[in-house]
Amino acid sequence: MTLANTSSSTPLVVIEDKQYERYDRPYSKDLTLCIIHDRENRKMLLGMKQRGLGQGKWNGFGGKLEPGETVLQAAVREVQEECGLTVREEELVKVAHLTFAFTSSPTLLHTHVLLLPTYSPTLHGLPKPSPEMVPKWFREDEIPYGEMWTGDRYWWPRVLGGEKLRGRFLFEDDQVGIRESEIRVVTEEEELY
Ligand SMILES: Nc1[nH]c(=O)nc2c1ncn2[C@H]1C[C@H](O)[C@@H](COP(=O)(O)OP(=O)(O)OP(=O)(O)O)O1
Repeated sequence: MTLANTSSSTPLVVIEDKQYERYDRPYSKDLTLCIIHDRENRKMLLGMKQRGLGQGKWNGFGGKLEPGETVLQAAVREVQEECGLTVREEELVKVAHLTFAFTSSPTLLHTHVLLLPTYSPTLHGLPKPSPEMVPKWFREDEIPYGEMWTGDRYWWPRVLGGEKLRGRFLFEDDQVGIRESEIRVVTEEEELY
């Protein structure tokens, strides 16, 4: 095992066995997570989660797939429901497939991360709060990693920088500590999801 090269004080343990989905769990769920980027103005839209797992953290917009839904359909629906923006499937770029597990939870969370690279108020509308999320714009250099999921500081900047990633995180049950994790760049031939 090696420690990732990161400026954060929390060391990220990188496992080099290259098995990305080896957390055996009896259940799994598919989720979307959409990052809204206003590239021209160097701003990101984040939402403060109001309820459920991740309450009190800033995050992108997303949630569980409904039965019969594709990842892109779910992403479009969740963005609309959570922050009121209207995005189209064709605009969303698949940027990461991350699996999250918790030490004592039987469920593996397959999170499909998508990026809207060029937000425009004319095309997508203005963000508005929902019962689930209160949206707020942040400058690219002021993303509040200290108030987000602990692992986000390791992969969020990389997807903003244009990398396509596959990774996995095993969280402690306190949902803060990371027991182990791994992130790698997806090769050009590889299907992200
Ligand atoms: N940015 C992020 N970083 C991270 O490490 N884990 C995340 C994450 N976003 C979501 N997760 C994981 C942890 C969390 O337990 C789980 C639930 O995600 P969501 O908040 O998107 O789903 P919800 O349970 O609110 O779904 P819906 O009720 O369908 O909206 O996914």
